[in-house]
Amino acid sequence: MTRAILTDIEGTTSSISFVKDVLFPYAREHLPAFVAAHGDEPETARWLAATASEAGLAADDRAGIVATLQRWIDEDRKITPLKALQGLIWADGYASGAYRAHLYAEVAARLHGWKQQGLDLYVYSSGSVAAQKLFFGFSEAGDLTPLFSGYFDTEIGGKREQASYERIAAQIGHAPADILFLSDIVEELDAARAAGLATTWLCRPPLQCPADASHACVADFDAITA
Ligand SMILES: CSCCC(=O)C(=O)COP(=O)(O)O
Ligand SMILES: [Mg+2]
Repeated sequence: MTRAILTDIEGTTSSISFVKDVLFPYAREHLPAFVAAHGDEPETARWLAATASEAGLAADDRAGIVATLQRWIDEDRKITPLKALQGLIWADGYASGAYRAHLYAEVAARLHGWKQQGLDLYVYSSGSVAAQKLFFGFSEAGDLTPLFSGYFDTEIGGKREQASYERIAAQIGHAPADILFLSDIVEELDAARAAGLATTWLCRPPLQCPADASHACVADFDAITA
């Protein structure tokens, strides 16, 4: 029996295009000025140091760190320090009204419905927890953060690793089989299933569910039975 839903964001609740064509370019463009303005503040400095360490750069090589982060954005790398810094930069864009987070048309109503049914709702995304809270706080459907009981990012582990889902299930406190994980990425669904979670694959149009889909497969949240 489903007691909790754990959802991915990009390609699942929201379009890949919003993340890649709006959020990523905003972070790329504003990164140099953000680092110049905030680089010595403790949280930003921590993530810049982590970037330098990961890239084998000197901790004070700010130009090299910025260039590395911009390259990682171009490569869509899911690296924790990049994701943390993106979240800090996106806050300004949401606050200024430069954008609101895209949601597929049925998503907000289904989230409300599941919550009213008594299901606990959680997010697991490569975007940082701070970025996830901004995303659902400034969505096209308004502030949806009251619906969610918790958020997980890559600090708990990679999304293609079974152990990440085992840790998430332990933190949520329901049996893994009672947690339904929603994602557009088969490797993530495989890892969740290996940890014992129920899975549903989102194949958003124009994609189509393959006839031999290895997970329950739907085109939108209205087709999910929870
Ligand atoms: C939290 S909003 C931005 C999402 C993001 O940065 C990203 O890389 C998308 O990853 P997901 O795990 O949601 O597919
Ligand atoms: Mg995704």
